[in-house]
Amino acid sequence: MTSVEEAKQIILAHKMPQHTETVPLGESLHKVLAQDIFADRDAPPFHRVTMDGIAIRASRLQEKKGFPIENIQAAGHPQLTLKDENHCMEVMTGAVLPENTDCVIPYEQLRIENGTAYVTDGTFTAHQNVHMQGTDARQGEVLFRSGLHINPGAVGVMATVGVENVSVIKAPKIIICSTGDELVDIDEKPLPHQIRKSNVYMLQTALKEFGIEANTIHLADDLDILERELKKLLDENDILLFSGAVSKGKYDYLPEVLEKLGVNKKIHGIRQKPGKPFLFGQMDDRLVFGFPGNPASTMTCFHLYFKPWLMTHLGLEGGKTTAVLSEDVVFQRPVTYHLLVKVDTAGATLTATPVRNSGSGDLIHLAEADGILSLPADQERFPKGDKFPLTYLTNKWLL
Ligand SMILES: Nc1nc2c(c(=O)[nH]1)N[C@H]1C(S)=C(S)[C@@H](COP(=O)(O)OP(=O)(O)OC[C@H]3O[C@@H](n4cnc5c(N)ncnc54)[C@H](O)[C@@H]3O)O[C@H]1N2
Ligand code: MOO
Ligand SMILES: [Mg+2]
Repeated sequence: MTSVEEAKQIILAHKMPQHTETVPLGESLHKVLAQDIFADRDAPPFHRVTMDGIAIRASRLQEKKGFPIENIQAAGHPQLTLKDENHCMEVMTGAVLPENTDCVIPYEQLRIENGTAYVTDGTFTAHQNVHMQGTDARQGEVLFRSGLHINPGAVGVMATVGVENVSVIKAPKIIICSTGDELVDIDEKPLPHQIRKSNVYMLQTALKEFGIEANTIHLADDLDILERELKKLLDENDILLFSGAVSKGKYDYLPEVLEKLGVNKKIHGIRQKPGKPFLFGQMDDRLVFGFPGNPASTMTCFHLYFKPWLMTHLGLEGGKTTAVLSEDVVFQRPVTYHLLVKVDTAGATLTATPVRNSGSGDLIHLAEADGILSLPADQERFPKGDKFPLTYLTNKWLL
């Protein structure tokens, strides 16, 4: 059996060709940028008024407090010019600062009488309440480099510089396969001996955090059907993610069928709990991840083995992190123990509290966990206060 560290290395060594694609900006969230983004104009593109009030020449305030109102400069209108510097112009937030003015006084610090604005309190200097042109970026400046993980803020920036379509790293084509005759879909009413499938939905949504839409398929516990379907799936996809059918059961046909179809089994069995029967195989540029069917095993193996592979493939930085145990843990088997934990981020170091559960088949309590703390195989006692590697169950590490 393979150790956790060996397994990670074997999987990461399997590189796949990386391609790019162009998508509409609105569909780029969570994808990885494959082009540099430049400022098409200064940001802001003009001296922008930041408060509703009047614009004046600040130096005039030393001599006078009353300024006759010449005109109104509204947002979305071409720049006006203040004809007399002893006057003022009413201005609205978002408007271009009028020519011959350099400062804005908010209405709250003014009294307006008979068309003249009087400054009632405060001192004002040039550029006050003005977002000066080019403060945030200069035309032609690189705003983002290729490789950025696109978040909503980045989408906003690209919109402001007119990027309608954006080049991103093309995600591999992934199919998620559930197996097992005991499984029915979520819209069905299970018979007493059946359960609804949940793993495929967990995997599908976990992939959405990377902007990846994966299809799902259900395969019956039947050798011929499995062989026929798998052949097609291997032809049509880059990555096959399986949940179930990799252990020792009479109907756990997956390892046998994969072998028959020419998939090279690189890993089958890892010295860990949960997820012992995990399988990893390769055929040309296609990879197969066989996650053991128990829900905690599927999730653990996805986050520990598939996610780092995907992030490396996409060129994303993985945030390796650690957390301190909040209580003593004992685990007396010579395998890595992946403990489901709730992570407390309040202190200077992250703290991990074990989530009580009844084992790797316990889906209900799995939902309470937000991380996996990996306790090493060569230890049996894990004292409170000791630090261990933490894997997040969300994409928090990217934030
Ligand atoms: N004799 C042995 N038996 C088992 C061993 C072993 O080493 N020797 N390993 C155990 C471990 S550890 C695990 S984990 C499971 C893994 O089993 P499989 O990967 O073969 O998965 P299945 O047999 O198909 O199902 C196991 C369990 O998971 C449920 N399941 C499967 N798919 C889904 C899904 N999409 N949604 C929800 N639940 C799912 C399934 O109903 C079973 O209860 O094997 C142990 N046995
Ligand atoms: O290791 Mo299994 O994955 O215990 O449930
Ligand atoms: Mg089984």
